[in-house]
Amino acid sequence: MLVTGNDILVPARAGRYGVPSFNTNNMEITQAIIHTAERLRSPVMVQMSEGAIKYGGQDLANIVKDIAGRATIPVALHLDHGSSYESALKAIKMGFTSVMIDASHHPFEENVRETRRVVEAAHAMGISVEAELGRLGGIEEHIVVDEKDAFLTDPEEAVQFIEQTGTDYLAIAIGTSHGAYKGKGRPYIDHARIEKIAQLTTIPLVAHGSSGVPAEIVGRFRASGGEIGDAAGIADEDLQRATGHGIAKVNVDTDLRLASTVAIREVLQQNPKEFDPRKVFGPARDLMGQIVEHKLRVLGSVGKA
Ligand SMILES: O=C(COP(=O)(O)O)N(O)CCCCOP(=O)(O)O
Ligand code: NA
Ligand SMILES: [Zn+2]
Repeated sequence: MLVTGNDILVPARAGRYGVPSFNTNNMEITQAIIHTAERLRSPVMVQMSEGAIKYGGQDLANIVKDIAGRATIPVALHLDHGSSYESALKAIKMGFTSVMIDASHHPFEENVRETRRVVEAAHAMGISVEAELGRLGGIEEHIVVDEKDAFLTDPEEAVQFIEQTGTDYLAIAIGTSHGAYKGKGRPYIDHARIEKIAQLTTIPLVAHGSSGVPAEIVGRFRASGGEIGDAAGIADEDLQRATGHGIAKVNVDTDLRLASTVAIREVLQQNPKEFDPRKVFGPARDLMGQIVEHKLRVLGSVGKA
């Protein structure tokens, strides 16, 4: 059933497990997400960025809402990185049940103003809101403290921000970053910072940039003709520790992008005569389903629906 983000994330924070929020851009990605979560009796969030809305529009939103509506597990349709009040309201009009207003690149006061406007409008329509405080960015351990602090979320500021905006959940900057290159070796996660923020707050916290970029998938990507550099993602153990301390929503896009591309490259490389799209997109759906299953198990949401 289609529910709001709060319906999924408030129990997750209370239950100290994480729920993945996967980006979708087509039918097969959406099926891999929702069918796998249903099979494992797990709540799940499906999110569309503004780029995905540009690419698939109401057609894609309707596919998500229809599959979610018929599923026997709770599913939210979430706007990822909404860049303005207008964008958030347009998504709500399209039937989204959760919206992010990402004004984290603005100074604190402006972020508060922008966020509060969206919160008031969304709450009037029963929709829950994600906001962001702090700057996502690959933080290497060697960065001197003050520079690190300039990026990462300040726990005291987080308390103020939540009080002044009324946001339902908060994306915090804890060392993660978008994409396949999150740092050398095992990317840095500031667990002490997460635990401090979790102690001071009660709302669900959100980790962006949480793809694991599994070495096996990266190897297959190269072997099937893909070109990728020194890719690394967030370790499963780091996600498990984070979900024990307030992280309830865990954003994953890159892992599904890599998996779908690996499957497509492998089919085309191994079957040069193939041109049935179902023989190309079907294996992509299957491999993405394996990635979804792994994440649900790592985050502990299996059986929670
Ligand atoms: O936090 C994440 C994903 O993190 P990840 O890269 O670790 O998977 N996200 O918020 C997903 C960002 C997706 C951006 O999509 P467009 O190209 O359509 O703008
Ligand atoms: Na941001
Ligand atoms: Zn993000």
